Amino acid sequence: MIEVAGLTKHFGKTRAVHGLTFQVRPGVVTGFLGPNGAGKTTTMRLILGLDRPTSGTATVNGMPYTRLDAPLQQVGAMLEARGVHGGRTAKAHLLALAQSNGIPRRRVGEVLELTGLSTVAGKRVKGFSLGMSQRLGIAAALLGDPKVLMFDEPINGLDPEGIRWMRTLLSGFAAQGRTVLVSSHIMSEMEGLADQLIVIGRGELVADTTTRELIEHNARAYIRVRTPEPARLTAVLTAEGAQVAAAEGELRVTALAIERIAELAAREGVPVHELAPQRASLETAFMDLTAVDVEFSGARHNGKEGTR
Ligand SMILES: Nc1ncnc2c1ncn2[C@@H]1O[C@H](COP(=O)(O)OP(=O)(O)OP(=O)(O)O)[C@@H](O)[C@H]1O
Repeated sequence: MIEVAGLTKHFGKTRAVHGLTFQVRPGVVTGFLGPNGAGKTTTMRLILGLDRPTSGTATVNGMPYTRLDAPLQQVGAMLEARGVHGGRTAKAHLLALAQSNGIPRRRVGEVLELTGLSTVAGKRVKGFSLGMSQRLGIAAALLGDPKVLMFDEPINGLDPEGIRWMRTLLSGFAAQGRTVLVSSHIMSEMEGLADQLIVIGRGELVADTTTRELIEHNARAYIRVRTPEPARLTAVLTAEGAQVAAAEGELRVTALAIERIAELAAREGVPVHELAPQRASLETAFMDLTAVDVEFSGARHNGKEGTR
């Protein structure tokens, strides 16, 4: 369990994190979402005791990280995949970590196996691709077999196969009853991965809910209708109480069931070329939620994408 209460971190005039309160529970994957610069990394660093909060507290299993006995056996984290000394082999890196933390050597072989790195264990880390570095970061986090896992942008830069692998791995950890917190600034990554979501914007909590609820409550679904007679169909549907918006050569209909739209079109003899429910995506829900909270706009925002 991770608990954050009134957590605040200011860097000079920048309010990186402000009055943040949330809990991350075991047994589910919790997504930690926010646009670039929202304060996700800062929050994770505060939880790991790498920075001191301006005020408020962050605890892991009831204790501040810095007061945990054998912290690597309680919390595993990957904050910066590329932060490993490049001259070492993957195995040497993990062995050094294990040794300095009182973790048995045999664990190194186990985590290499678990992360699919066994065949490259003897290779120098500086030749690793981003995906391999991510795996190594995860291997290191798993060394102490901790109950709490925290990964900062673990999916960033992975190919589709790597993403699938990461999803399976993370949901497996949750199924084992571990606490799993995983950050991202790309919402679509979290769809199908995270059960629970903590969304922040400008260092403040925007939502703390299940993924399903976030989508249902924050993004509106609509029915897409394509017809060569949009004006006539709009009149028919609005007379039945539907709300109809015309956009990009289609009608977007809400407040009327799809079956009813089909029946009315048939009754009035209006041809319909397409009738399709559009599911509200997590992306839309997130954009709606954080629309006023995006710190960077235009060039600066884009410039930061994918730099990790
Ligand atoms: N050491 C620091 N000194 C000064 N400002 C900092 C420092 N670390 C973070 N910040 C600022 O705090 C804010 C939050 O940054 P943080 O890296 O935590 O966001 P993030 O949500 O992880 O973003 P990203 O997705 O871009 O990594 C930003 O405005 C950032 O510039």
